Amino acid sequence: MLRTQLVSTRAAARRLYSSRAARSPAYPTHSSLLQKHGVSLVIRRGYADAKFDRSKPFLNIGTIGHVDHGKTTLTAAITKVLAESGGAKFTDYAEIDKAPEEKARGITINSAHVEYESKNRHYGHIDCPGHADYIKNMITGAASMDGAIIVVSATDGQMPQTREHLLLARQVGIKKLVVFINKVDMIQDPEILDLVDMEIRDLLNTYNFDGENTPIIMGSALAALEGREDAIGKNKILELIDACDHWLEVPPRDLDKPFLMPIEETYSISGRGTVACGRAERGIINKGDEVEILGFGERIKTTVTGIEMFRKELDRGEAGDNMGVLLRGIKRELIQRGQVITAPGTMKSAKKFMAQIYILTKDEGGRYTPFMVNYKPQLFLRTADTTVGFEWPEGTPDPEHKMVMPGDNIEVVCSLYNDLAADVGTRFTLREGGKTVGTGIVTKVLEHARI
Ligand SMILES: Nc1nc2c(ncn2[C@@H]2O[C@H](COP(=O)(O)OP(=O)(O)OP(=O)(O)O)[C@@H](O)[C@H]2O)c(=O)[nH]1
Ligand SMILES: [Mg+2]
Repeated sequence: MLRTQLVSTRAAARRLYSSRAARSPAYPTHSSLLQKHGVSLVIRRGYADAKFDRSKPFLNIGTIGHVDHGKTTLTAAITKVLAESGGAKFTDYAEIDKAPEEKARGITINSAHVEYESKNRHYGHIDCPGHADYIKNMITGAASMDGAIIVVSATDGQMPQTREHLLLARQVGIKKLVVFINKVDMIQDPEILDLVDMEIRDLLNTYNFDGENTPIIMGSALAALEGREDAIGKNKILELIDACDHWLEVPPRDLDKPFLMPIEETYSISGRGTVACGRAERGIINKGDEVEILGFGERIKTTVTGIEMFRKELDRGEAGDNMGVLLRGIKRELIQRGQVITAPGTMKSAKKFMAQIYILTKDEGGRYTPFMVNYKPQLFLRTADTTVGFEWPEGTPDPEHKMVMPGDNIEVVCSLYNDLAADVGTRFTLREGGKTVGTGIVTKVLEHARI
């Protein structure tokens, strides 16, 4: 009896859901939201007229670190030094630092991208003019970095934003860093440099990076930019790039990852069965492959009996393809938008996770007022959305009265009303009353759905 009731409520909820999705075909997905809010509008500058060798592995990196430690100077210095060997177009400090702010409503990312090549690699490099922009970039993934150069001024040593950026780098899945200890032209006493070295290795360990083996290069970005004192200038930049080449790893490409396709729509084709449509996010799928459908309380195993794209039958689909997948023995009522189709055993559906979130300011189209622990916005993740409740992490002082202000970057425990396939690194947005109020990234899954 109870079971029938459950099933019928579920079916009713599903009908409601699909009719809502049907009414608004442009129901926003996470990526379309980000695009709409200007995140994809990040400007690209520098090196546009040079020829790339596309055969070199490509890596996204960037400079992170405390305010004024020399991130922008270093970025300019790298392009200058590599321009001499034809691997970059020199982009001067002013050009990098006054990247125009994207004025579109939504998350405004003010950042500059430059590109350069070493002997073995092709790098995309991001530098932001302000601390808040680094935080936003890292959380929204507007600049997904595969690795980063953390800049630490020898005159100050590690500072609060050094630590904050290290923590965020860890949270967003950056596995390896290279350290540039900058401004050594201002240091007379070599013992100070030893101290900074020790201190930063300790700090790297604290944030679960490899403190022992991480390359630390000591030099002066300004000397390199001004073309003086090659021993601490130009030569150190070359050493830095060499360290990036050898220490930072090129991540597996999307095609090498396990298959995942968020379901956008479902159809039933008489005589053939149910088709799930969507855009494959990663991996490859072949006709005949076993798959799992996950989310909204379900974990269904089935087999792909057909793949269709642009009304043509295919044997294989891959990351980036918009396709329809014919599923063996699945009734249409059983699956819905928001679930994902994955390679079996490669994902789980999460009920509760820890996340780092950024709350948009009112100028970015977000809330005007702070919120407290009882706030329940709608969480959008891939094609799914569900209500979410927040708790503050253990040890938060006076949790009942804690207020989160627009513009804040905080760590929260998210409890989902419906379970969704999510992993560390999965990004989402928070919406309320038809507008985006925040953006976040999963940093730890705390509870999986029992299915
Ligand atoms: N003496 C010395 N000064 C440097 C060096 N590198 C950078 N500076 C100076 O330090 C100041 C800050 O440099 P930036 O490159 O703007 O620092 P940043 O980290 O990009 O700063 P924000 O973007 O504001 O966080 C500038 O005045 C630079 O000229 C260096 O190697 N030696
Ligand atoms: Mg800067």
